[in-house]
Amino acid sequence: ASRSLRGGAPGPERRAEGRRRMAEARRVSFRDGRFASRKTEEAAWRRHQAAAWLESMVGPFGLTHCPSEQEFVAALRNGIVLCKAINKIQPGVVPKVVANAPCDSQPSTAFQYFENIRNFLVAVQALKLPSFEASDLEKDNLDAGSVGKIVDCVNSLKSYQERKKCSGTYGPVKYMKSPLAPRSAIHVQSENVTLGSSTPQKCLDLTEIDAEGQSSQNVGPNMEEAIGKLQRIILDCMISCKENLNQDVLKKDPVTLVGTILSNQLEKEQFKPLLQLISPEGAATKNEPNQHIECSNSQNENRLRLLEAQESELLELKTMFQEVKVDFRSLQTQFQDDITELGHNIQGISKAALGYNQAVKENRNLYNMLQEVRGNIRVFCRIRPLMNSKSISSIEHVGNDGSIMVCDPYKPQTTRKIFQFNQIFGPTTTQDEIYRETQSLIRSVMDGYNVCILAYGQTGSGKTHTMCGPSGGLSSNDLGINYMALNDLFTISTSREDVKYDIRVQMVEIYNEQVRDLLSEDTSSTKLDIRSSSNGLFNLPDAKMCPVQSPSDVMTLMLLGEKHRASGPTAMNNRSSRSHSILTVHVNGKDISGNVSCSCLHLVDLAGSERVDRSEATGDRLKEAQHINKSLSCLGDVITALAQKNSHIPYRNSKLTQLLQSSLGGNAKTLMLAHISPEGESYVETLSTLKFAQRASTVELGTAHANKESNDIRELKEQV
Ligand SMILES: Nc1ncnc2c1ncn2[C@@H]1O[C@H](COP(=O)(O)OP(=O)(O)OP(=O)(O)O)[C@@H](O)[C@H]1O
Repeated sequence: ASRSLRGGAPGPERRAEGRRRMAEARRVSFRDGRFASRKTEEAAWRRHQAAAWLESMVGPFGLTHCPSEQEFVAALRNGIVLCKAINKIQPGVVPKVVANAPCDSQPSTAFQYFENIRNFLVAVQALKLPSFEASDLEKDNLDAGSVGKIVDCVNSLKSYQERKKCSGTYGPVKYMKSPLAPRSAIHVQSENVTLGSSTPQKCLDLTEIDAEGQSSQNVGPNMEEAIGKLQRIILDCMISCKENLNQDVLKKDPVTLVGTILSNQLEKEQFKPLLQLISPEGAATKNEPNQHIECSNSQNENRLRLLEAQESELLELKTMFQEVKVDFRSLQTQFQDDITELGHNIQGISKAALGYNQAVKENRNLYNMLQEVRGNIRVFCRIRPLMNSKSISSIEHVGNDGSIMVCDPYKPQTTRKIFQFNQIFGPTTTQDEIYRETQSLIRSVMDGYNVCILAYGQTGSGKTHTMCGPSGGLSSNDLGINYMALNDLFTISTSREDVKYDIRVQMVEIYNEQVRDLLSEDTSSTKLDIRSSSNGLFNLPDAKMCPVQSPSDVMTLMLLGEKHRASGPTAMNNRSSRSHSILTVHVNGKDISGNVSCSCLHLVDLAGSERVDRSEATGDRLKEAQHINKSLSCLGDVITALAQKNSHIPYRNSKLTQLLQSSLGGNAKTLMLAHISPEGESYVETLSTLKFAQRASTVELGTAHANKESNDIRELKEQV
């Protein structure tokens, strides 16, 4: 079958198909024909209505009951009927009407007729009614739908007049309810062209609705827009529905006709939102009470359902709220319990911490006592503040038990080193705090003990700062241990009235392995010899011994000594001490019983060890550095030998160790103040200082003895 359909001889299927197509074509042509004839009928009906109305207004003017388009136009072409009709509605709107002239008699009359038409059109436009063009009345334009426009104009005049009858006033045509309304004064001309020519049937006059409807004066712009939309939709619907209107309907009164169309169309879904907008209170549906009631019933049901749903949700929320409340209460209780427990724990910890601190303190005291009994060299360590803010500190931790942990910040992978000393002073420790810790030791000089305080450390680590003060002893502000010690000794001597003290001061330096007297006026010529005394110790008999009576005497001498001391700038320290300085305070006491005590206090500010590559020392500075390093190395040897309790202690290897022999190996109380620079760049030197100090702390000097002799023993000794 498909083959025969494609190319073979016409078969029965093909014939049936052809029949179907023909039937369809007939149906379409019938439908189109019906539609066209209905349009014609409707136009005729409207024309006849316009003619009848004109006749009722101006009286018979030679038209039949059902005039054709040509007849209708011919009767109106001179404009007399139109002008008379409009003058009836609005007297005097066309002031001068050229009348009683035979149709198309002369060209001049034709011109006057044209004046009639023109005046009529002006009047129509003034009333804001649909208009037409003067040329629409010409014979040649009859086929272009121009008759429809003339008919529309006449019918709108008719509606206008009827409205006037109803309301008693002639207002402008209400835009709101008329499909003609968009033809406002401004747009009337152009819309006549577009709407009137192409779709003349759209000019159905619905102004009746306006007469019945409420005033739209108060309607807002949104409402107006909505109504305009509604009108256009209704108009479209009406046009599409025309084909369903039978002849009987067409004969109905236009108001009834529009009412019928509207009531059919208003039921459609597409109007509902617009109707609601126009009449939110349901005015649009007031003619349909049942529907309204149904609608409000269903609305009520919906509301009820919503209310129920909300109620149940509310209940759920209430339950949830109660649950949360309970949870919250239990959490609160738990939280309070936790807090109480935490409080107990903190109390326990703080007690433990307090106990620990006390234990540490006791431990340190015991350790110090043990050191004293053993006669160990006590070691304090002082950390200078960071001088270069860009540097990283090598000090990792400082414990309050005298421990210190250091690490090379530039090689963090290397193991941390921990050292333990009698006391550690951080960078913020003041001179006073340092002195307070050394005070008891220094005071023991007044009881006949030999005391030695050694400031040790690399160059620039703060030895002179501690011993002489920030200005190196040249100013009376922020003084160092030297001055504070002597000041203290004077205080004690004046407070002990039963003992008479004689205090004398020596101040020497060891510069390039030569001992020089710092209190002599001519230091260059005073190279001192170290002599061994009868008790095997060394002393400096030729060094100037200056008696001091008051702290100001001491101050004067110290300033003199510091002035004479060798110092010079290096890359590590602007005012580097290039010598070891030894301030010796000799204290001789004699009480009223004749008992004597004889002791000395050595306050030693060692020159700093330095790496010449870092101190960039050359020439004299280099020679000084070599001597400094050599003597410090000798000191290290002595300390090591003492720590190892060797039978031979190499005191004689340097002037420094010779002079310090009684303090390092005798019965003196010795304190080493190890100074360190915290900069990471000085880590090697810091480590070396700490190791040296650690070794020194293991040196046992034996129990210190006071150098006191009773009067009897002294007399016996003198007799011997
Ligand atoms: N605790 C400190 N607080 C503030 N500044 C300090 C402190 N210790 C040292 N300084 C400063 O560091 C610099 C070097 O100090 P100082 O001259 O005392 O070092 P030093 O160990 O005596 O050096 P050198 O062995 O070369 O003589 C000085 O400018 C000094 O004022």
